Amino acid sequence: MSTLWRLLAIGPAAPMKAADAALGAMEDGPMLSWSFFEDGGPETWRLDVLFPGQINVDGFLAELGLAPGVAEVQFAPLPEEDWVRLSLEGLPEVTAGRFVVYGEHARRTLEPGELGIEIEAGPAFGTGHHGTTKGCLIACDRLEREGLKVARALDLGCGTGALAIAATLVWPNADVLATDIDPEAVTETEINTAKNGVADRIQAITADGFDHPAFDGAVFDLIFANILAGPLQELARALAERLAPDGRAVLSGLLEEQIGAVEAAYRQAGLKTAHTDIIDEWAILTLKAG
Ligand SMILES: C[S@@+](CC[C@H](N)C(=O)[O-])C[C@H]1O[C@@H](n2cnc3c(N)ncnc32)[C@H](O)[C@@H]1O
Repeated sequence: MSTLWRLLAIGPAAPMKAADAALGAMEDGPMLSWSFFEDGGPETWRLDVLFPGQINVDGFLAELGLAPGVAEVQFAPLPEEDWVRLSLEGLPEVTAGRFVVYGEHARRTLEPGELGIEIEAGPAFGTGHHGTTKGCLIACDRLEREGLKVARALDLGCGTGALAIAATLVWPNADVLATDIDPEAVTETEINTAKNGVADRIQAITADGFDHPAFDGAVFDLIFANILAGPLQELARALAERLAPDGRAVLSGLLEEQIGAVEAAYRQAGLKTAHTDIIDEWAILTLKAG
């Protein structure tokens, strides 16, 4: 059972670095998802994280490069219903390339050329509002326009399933495998694929990285992996082995300053960067063989 925790930090830490710092300071289990809220200015922010263990607050500060006492940090369990309700309140639609991502409250008639993805904000990450999801959707749109052919796609760390759904919309013959380490995210993906009428095209499974029989002998023309920089580096070789020779991998969850380390891991695994997008300090790398 996962618990939602809230880190409230006041001090000279860059909020965007905090997800990675929290990951490093976790004592048990992986972080499953996170979201930021600025509370009264860039130096006061909340990080709501979903994970099954405890966090070491001094370790968190050290990961951020701050001495204990420099920043005020509170760490408390967060009532799940509050977080979900806050997330649901008045989220506007998001446009990313041809994709428009919206909740039921913002449903509207789509313009010609727009592709709608209906996602309700909830316990899983991926409403399109975060720069990483948005950037992956933009990359997906661009890859189809560039002529990439996709028969089989993978959305590793699918969260809400937004990227898996997007792939089925631009490649009408593609089948998609959507995986997440968090069973709750897999359930959310199943709900969203059904709501968007593509459940028969997307298989959603719980898996940690590539550790699942569904990957035996599997090769994908397109792989999305919007997870954090550390896990991306750890998965480099396994991911490269499952990418078709003319395929593309779209990686995100890394900050601009982490591009070098992630690219180095993937270069060693035989992939090079074909395109880099930066959205809100987050990097989105499109990789190909070479
Ligand atoms: C940033 S969210 C991305 C969600 C969605 N794909 C998007 O782009 O909005 C990262 C997701 O990866 C999952 N995740 C983290 N580590 C993972 C791993 N080792 N294997 C599979 N999923 C993982 C998390 O549970 C979370 O749902």
